[in-house]
Amino acid sequence: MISGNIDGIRKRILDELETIFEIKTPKYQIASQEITDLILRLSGETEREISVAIDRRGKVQEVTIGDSSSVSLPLLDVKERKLSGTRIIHTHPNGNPRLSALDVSALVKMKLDCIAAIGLGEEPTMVLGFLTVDEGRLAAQATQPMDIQSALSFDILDRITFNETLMKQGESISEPEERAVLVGIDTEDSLEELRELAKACNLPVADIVIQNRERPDNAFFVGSGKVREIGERLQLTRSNVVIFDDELTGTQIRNLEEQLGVKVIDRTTLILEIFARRARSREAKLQVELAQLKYRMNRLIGLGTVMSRTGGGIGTKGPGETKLEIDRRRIREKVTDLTRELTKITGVREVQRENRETNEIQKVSLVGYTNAGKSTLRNALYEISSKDSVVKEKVFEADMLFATLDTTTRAIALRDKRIITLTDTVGFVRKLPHDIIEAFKSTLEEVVFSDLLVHVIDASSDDAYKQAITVDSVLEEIGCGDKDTIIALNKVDKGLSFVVDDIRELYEGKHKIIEISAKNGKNLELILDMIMETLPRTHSAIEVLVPYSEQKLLSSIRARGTVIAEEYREDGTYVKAEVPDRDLYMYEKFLIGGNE
Ligand SMILES: Nc1nc2c(ncn2[C@@H]2O[C@H](COP(=O)(O)OP(=O)(O)OP(=O)(O)O)[C@@H](O)[C@H]2O)c(=O)[nH]1
Ligand SMILES: [Mg+2]
Repeated sequence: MISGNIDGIRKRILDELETIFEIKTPKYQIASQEITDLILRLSGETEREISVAIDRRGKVQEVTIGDSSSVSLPLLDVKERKLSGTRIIHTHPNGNPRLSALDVSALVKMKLDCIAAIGLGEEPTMVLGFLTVDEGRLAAQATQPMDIQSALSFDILDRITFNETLMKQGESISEPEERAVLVGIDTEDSLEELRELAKACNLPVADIVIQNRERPDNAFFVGSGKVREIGERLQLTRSNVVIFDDELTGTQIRNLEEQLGVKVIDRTTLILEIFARRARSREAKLQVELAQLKYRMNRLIGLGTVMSRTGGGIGTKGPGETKLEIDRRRIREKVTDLTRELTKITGVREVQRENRETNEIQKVSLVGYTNAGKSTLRNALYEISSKDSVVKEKVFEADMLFATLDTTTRAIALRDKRIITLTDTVGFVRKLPHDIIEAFKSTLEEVVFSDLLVHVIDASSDDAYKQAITVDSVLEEIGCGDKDTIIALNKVDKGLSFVVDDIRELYEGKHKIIEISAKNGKNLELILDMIMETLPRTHSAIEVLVPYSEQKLLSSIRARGTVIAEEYREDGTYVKAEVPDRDLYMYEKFLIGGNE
């Protein structure tokens, strides 16, 4: 049985392919001369990739025919610390014998004994790839292109036995980790940031390649000399991912993957991956997944090929999904489903927001560059404010309003007993693509509806000034440029950078500025007070004596305000509380002492 895409293949060719099952291969040879000649000829005639799987005794297990971009590989039983006992020889109708990213990942994922690729052409050449162990990790190893005769006389059994011994000795053998080479035509600054982004994805960066070029190359984004240089760096550093600083087209990704033989991703894919890992609320997760799908759909030709054989790794996983079937129709269905679910969730959020609004809970959002310390600050402020057990319950109650959907928002109490919400946002980065801003409307929406922003700046970083400007321009873009803002110069425990003076100058007279350390607690009480003073006052403290005949009023105080003290007296209930200003008229009759 011939597997794969046999549509439109003539019967004569299928019959010839069928004869391959009868041909024995010597154990030491990648494939017998006869099999090699046959697939070379038939692959040339059909212009399709042909792949033959052979077991260790030299018996053919499977013959597969595909298009140039897809050949399904046999399902193999992969055992730990052992190779699978299967070798695969296949053709590359495009003439390039080098192992593609697909080939390498097939080799690793299926623990193949050997994978051989033959580049078709007048003088066909072959590359052999083996799985070996390097510094305790599985690693792929490929030969230089050889002519067919040299390749067929290569004693692969010797190599396989050797590699398998290494594997058995190996202390801890794991899948090879991803390691990246970064490429950009922009400034080193931008690449430094890309390195940070990669780090946020637990992707170590082994090397950086910079190219000064005005206009990106259509086919490869960078010039052909650079492609070679990237290839060399990959080999030298044994890296297996290339990350481009700018957006690539599907064609560029495909071309680069073909040439370099490793996975190629771009900045946007990386940012989306980080967002996917960071998204906390159900809505944000869906938004990111949607953005990932859409971004991928437009670049299917490129990423699709890699993903058809492998799963896992950056750029191939949506949040909560291990394997995505890449097929335009499927994606489109998924996009529709997600959109529907999102609409539902947005509805629920609306209700929750209304709830909060009628309760007049004021909203504060923490914004700032990635790594500025927003999340640390939010947690620290939450800790401080929930120390007071009187307000703790109220905070908890308010928290429950949205905790189920969105863990980025917490309720906290100010010193004047006002309950407010504090929302953490995803860190901003440079070159945030526009469709991502769209995808992040769910997080940024909170910013738009906020009464006050706290712009957190890593004041110990020499990049702080540039980062602050980037954040400002994104805020401007979402129409929040004029919002009340407190500038929090964070990480002062690490010492201030020389750029802090410039930052002060930038905001002087415009915003309040405060130095804090979210980590060691410096000035945190102070920033809470600053928040308290800056937030427009909408509540007043009252003292009332509510007659027992008017107990209805008590429930309204409890529901819409914050009770500070309560006492049952002879002539009614004495209550000290914070209530929304617009409710004041209801309590006028019962005021005692007078309100502040
Ligand atoms: N020394 C020092 N480190 C801090 C301080 N605040 C935060 N950090 C550290 O800075 C790093 C980033 O902090 P996060 O709170 O995750 O930063 P973030 O702004 O939420 O980052 P994103 O979520 O990526 O946008 C962490 O390693 C924190 O421990 C501080 O006041 N002093
Ligand atoms: Mg954070």
